[in-house]
Amino acid sequence: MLEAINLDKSFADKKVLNDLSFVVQSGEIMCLLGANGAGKSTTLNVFLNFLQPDSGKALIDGLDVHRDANTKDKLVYLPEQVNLYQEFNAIDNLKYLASLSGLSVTTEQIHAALDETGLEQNARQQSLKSYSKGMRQKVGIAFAIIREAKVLLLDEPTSGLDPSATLEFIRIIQQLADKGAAILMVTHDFYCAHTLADKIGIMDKGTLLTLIENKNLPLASLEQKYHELISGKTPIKKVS
Ligand SMILES: Nc1ncnc2c1ncn2[C@@H]1O[C@H](COP(=O)(O)OP(=O)(O)OP(=O)(O)O)[C@@H](O)[C@H]1O
Repeated sequence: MLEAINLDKSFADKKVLNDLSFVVQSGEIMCLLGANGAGKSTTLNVFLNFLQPDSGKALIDGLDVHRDANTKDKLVYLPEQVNLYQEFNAIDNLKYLASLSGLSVTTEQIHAALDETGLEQNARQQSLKSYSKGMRQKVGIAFAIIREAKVLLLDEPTSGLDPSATLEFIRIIQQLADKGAAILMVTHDFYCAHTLADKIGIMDKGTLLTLIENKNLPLASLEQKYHELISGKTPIKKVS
């Protein structure tokens, strides 16, 4: 479980998080939408303990990420570009990442995790230099599976993915949530947010303007609500 409680953060005199509160339960997926500069990545950075909030708390399973080092063992973060070690293949990358986390994993366990992500067998021995964004992401997600991450933080995971890769990504992330992970995803991708999220937060200038329970909400209504909230304008309708 992931919880933001009244988070405030300013850089110089610019407020970038303003009394931000939300909860992502185990098994739940929350997406954060918002314009560039709204404070979405800053929110992730606070949970990653890269940034200290000025006030408020960021909790993982009830523990304050800025006070309890154990919280970092519970989460896996996938940045927009999952780079890892370019010269290593997928298996060696995962062995190395696991060893850095103090985990001992067998090659069979690594293959089992990669099977869940759908990374093709014949790619697994190739160095990551030859991988597409979607393939790198699968290696990152396999690490989350190996680590049995309770919390997954994702920053714009579908930017640059083709539609089939996006669908496959959605399938894998849904599986991780079904197994009990709490997932917080920053995205500009309405389709992905609409398809995956249990709830969608729309942020602007550090404030969570609304939190939408994404049950039976048509995609067009989500887009319309976003544009109304962010720009005060309704999207242009197609002329048929
Ligand atoms: N380390 C920093 N020092 C100063 N200002 C920062 C720092 N990090 C972020 N900011 C500012 O905080 C604001 C929020 O940035 P943030 O990256 O969280 O936005 P975002 O919603 O993730 O945007 P995008 O969609 O473009 O990724 C921006 O105005 C940004 O310039």
